[in-house]
Amino acid sequence: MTMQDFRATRLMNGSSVLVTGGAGYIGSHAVLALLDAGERAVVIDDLSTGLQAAVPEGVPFYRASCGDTAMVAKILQNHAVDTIMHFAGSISVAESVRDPGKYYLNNTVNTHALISQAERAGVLHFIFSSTAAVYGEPRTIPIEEENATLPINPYGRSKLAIEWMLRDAAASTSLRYCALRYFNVAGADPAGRSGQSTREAFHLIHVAVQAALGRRQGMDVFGSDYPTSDGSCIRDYVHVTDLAQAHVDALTYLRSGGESLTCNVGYGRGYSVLDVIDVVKRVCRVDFDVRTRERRPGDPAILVASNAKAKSILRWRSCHDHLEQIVQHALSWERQLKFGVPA
Ligand SMILES: NC(=O)c1ccc[n+]([C@@H]2O[C@H](COP(=O)([O-])OP(=O)(O)OC[C@H]3O[C@@H](n4cnc5c(N)ncnc54)[C@H](O)[C@@H]3O)[C@@H](O)[C@H]2O)c1
Ligand SMILES: O=c1ccn([C@@H]2O[C@H](COP(=O)(O)OP(=O)(O)O[C@H]3O[C@H](CO)[C@@H](O)[C@H](O)[C@H]3O)[C@@H](O)[C@H]2O)c(=O)[nH]1
Repeated sequence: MTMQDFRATRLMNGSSVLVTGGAGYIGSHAVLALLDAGERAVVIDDLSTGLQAAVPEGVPFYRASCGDTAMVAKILQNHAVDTIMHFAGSISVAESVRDPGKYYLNNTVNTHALISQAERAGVLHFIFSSTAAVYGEPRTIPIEEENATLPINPYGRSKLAIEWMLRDAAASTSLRYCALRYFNVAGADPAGRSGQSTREAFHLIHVAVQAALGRRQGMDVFGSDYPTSDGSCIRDYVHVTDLAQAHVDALTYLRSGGESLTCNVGYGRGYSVLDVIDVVKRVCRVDFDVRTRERRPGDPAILVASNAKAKSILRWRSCHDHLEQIVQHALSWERQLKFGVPA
């Protein structure tokens, strides 16, 4: 059978989407979005930060690294995978400054292994979790995809290297990809099926909601001297369910023959750290201590997306573009966690 016949058979017989990191925060929401859209999903996750309980019942799950070539080859073959959605990776800007080698190994090197297996197996599409961190300190806001990519931390560099690998792989094979550059992801599934469950999660909205629930003694604000109206950093917070939908949209786009694409996913509106804390206090109806600290190494001052490309090319439509709603969903999820895991 030629590679072309093999691909045609795969599409006819009903193909699966391999979700790496599908036991993690965003990956688990993407699995739900795929199932809601009638797709078949299969998950590989090493559970370094994810939880197996986050993978819906009935979805095949493999506990392994996405850099485990033998395991990946077996999954691609056995599940007739036509598309890989690649979420697995290490995600903390601050940790990447302290331990850059971890980021180049777990993000760049392991993804190299994954792309190689995808090419060998004739996988058609690759949808990659890239990041606003590839832009570094942007010169213009909102950030368009054509802005310079000059990351200021190892995390951003480890992800930009993957974008380059994908671009070169697509130029030399028939693999087509979408690199989705997410801005700051927050919130939880509105139906309460998933949410942020990683014990050590450090993201602003998650931390503020925990402070509101008394699960931590107040919280720190990193930096008060940024060139912003109140001195704290500005970010574009996107609801995890809208982000998951962007992956389904990217899948539809690639399956209908769309060209490889690099695209921001954010709402195009920025909130400062202090704005976010105010909203959390208001939604949770509680006050808590907020301490001003030094800047956190590796943090750019302002990251706000232009989302024109996602809207026009992927036909992405947001349904949860309200900071209050994002916080409310994060709060509902956090409330029902027992000892940091879903009850
Ligand atoms: N959370 C954000 O705001 C944000 C923003 C931009 C980009 N991203 C990217 O989105 C992706 C998902 O992030 P998240 O917030 O869901 O983080 P997460 O830590 O909740 O999820 C990552 C998942 O990948 C798994 N994993 C890590 N290394 C692995 C490996 N080598 N092999 C197999 N599984 C592995 C973890 O166990 C976890 O389940 C990451 O690639 C991250 O860089 C996240
Ligand atoms: O307890 C906290 C936590 C965060 N912050 C600040 O809040 C902002 C947002 O921080 P955080 O929620 O940690 O996200 P980022 O560092 O912006 O990074 C997230 O968003 C990036 C895209 O913008 C992704 O690439 C990363 O994976 C993801 O962790 C930053 O200014 C932080 O300094 C605080 O002041 N106190």
